[in-house]
Amino acid sequence: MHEIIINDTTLRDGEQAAGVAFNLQEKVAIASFLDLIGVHEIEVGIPAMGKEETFAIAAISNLGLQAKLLGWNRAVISDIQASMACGLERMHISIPVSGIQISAKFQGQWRITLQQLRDSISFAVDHGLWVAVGGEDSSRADENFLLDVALYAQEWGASRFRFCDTVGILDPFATFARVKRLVTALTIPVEIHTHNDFGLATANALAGIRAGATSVNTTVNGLGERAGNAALEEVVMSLKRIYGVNLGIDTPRLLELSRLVAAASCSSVPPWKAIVGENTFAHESGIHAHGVLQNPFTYEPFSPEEVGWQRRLVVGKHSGRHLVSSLLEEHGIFLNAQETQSVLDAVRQQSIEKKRSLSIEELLNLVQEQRYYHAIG
Ligand SMILES: CC(=O)SCCNC(=O)CCNC(=O)[C@H](O)C(C)(C)COP(=O)(O)OP(=O)(O)OC[C@H]1O[C@@H](n2cnc3c(N)ncnc32)[C@H](O)[C@@H]1OP(=O)(O)O
Ligand SMILES: O=C(O)CCC(=O)C(=O)O
Repeated sequence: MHEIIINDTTLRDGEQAAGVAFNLQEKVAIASFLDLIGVHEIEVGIPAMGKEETFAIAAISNLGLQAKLLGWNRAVISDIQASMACGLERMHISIPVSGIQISAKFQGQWRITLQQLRDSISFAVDHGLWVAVGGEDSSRADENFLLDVALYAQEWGASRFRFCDTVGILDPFATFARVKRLVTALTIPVEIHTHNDFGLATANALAGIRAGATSVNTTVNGLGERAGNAALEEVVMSLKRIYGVNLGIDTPRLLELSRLVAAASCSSVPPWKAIVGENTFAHESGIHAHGVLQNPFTYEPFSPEEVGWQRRLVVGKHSGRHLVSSLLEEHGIFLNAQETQSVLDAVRQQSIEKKRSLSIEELLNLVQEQRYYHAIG
């Protein structure tokens, strides 16, 4: 597959998630960590927001990171000036391209929309800046109009065009077709930006890449507007493990990064969240645990260490004798089949009462209780 650039937007679209507000230290820490693990580009925020944001973006810009930094701007010259004042040299300029957006924001005056885009690209290019253009709501735009906007952006000096599934309404097949059309018609690279309103953000991001997009927007933990964006950890690991594309990202540190962003966004990651959820390498069910005890790849797509986890085998309502015996044997306890079954019965009962799996201490206590019960029984 072709080379792929990860352009992470945790600090822009991620932070747009309702209720999320990073402070200066958090923005700097997240940018530094993204850079440390090898993320290629970072969309650092929206300088037009004013003082606090520009202060944080300028601080990131002064860190001298390896990652390329982009400021997000409307097609408004004062937005671009604000980005320049932060020391940014790469501008992302966004313009609505669907009828519904142009009606709401530009009273349907698409010529004025295009004029504003042209003026802002020219302004940035004339100031020696690298420019990318984002077609906001590309997925609901008239396809011919979208193509025209992208071609104009290219002609006016943009170096990349972003296809945005702003409200997450495409499936991977439609994403592939739409992105392919742009990739075929443009000489500049295409970037894919997806949302998770139907739970398809990562699948659609991969479909865009399969169609030829060479750059992809991600956010850590899939943080972002409404149901969020394509998750960095999911896109990186899918590319690595499904497509064999190694992006040079230090994947064993993805978990640390996830925890950093979860803390800064005051939002917990669901246990079943792909790659970074705490259950991703936990096995409780009897048949699974039995398989994993023989060979972990029976029920794991790759090793937990590859993304910073360690495998966990836990007993609970769905466990079987093999797991119970194995855990007890690690603690020097060897039971016969009948004793193991009675411990397992007690595990099931206690797990239902506690509505969770049991800790190893709780399992050992159950063995003690069972032995006592048998002794007096
Ligand atoms: C799909 C996306 O995620 S787009 C990014 C969305 N992110 C954000 O909105 C977060 C940061 N935003 C902000 O801090 C503020 O909205 C600001 C600073 C950008 C603008 O603030 P305000 O001047 O108070 O305007 P407000 O947010 O109420 O309205 C947006 C204005 O931008 C205009 N606008 C929206 N998109 C664009 C665009 N791509 N290009 C040019 N103008 C645009 C709207 O038409 C409206 O213009 P008006 O003030 O002339 O009516
Ligand atoms: O960059 C753009 O044009 C808009 C990006 C975005 O956040 C979106 O469309 O959801």
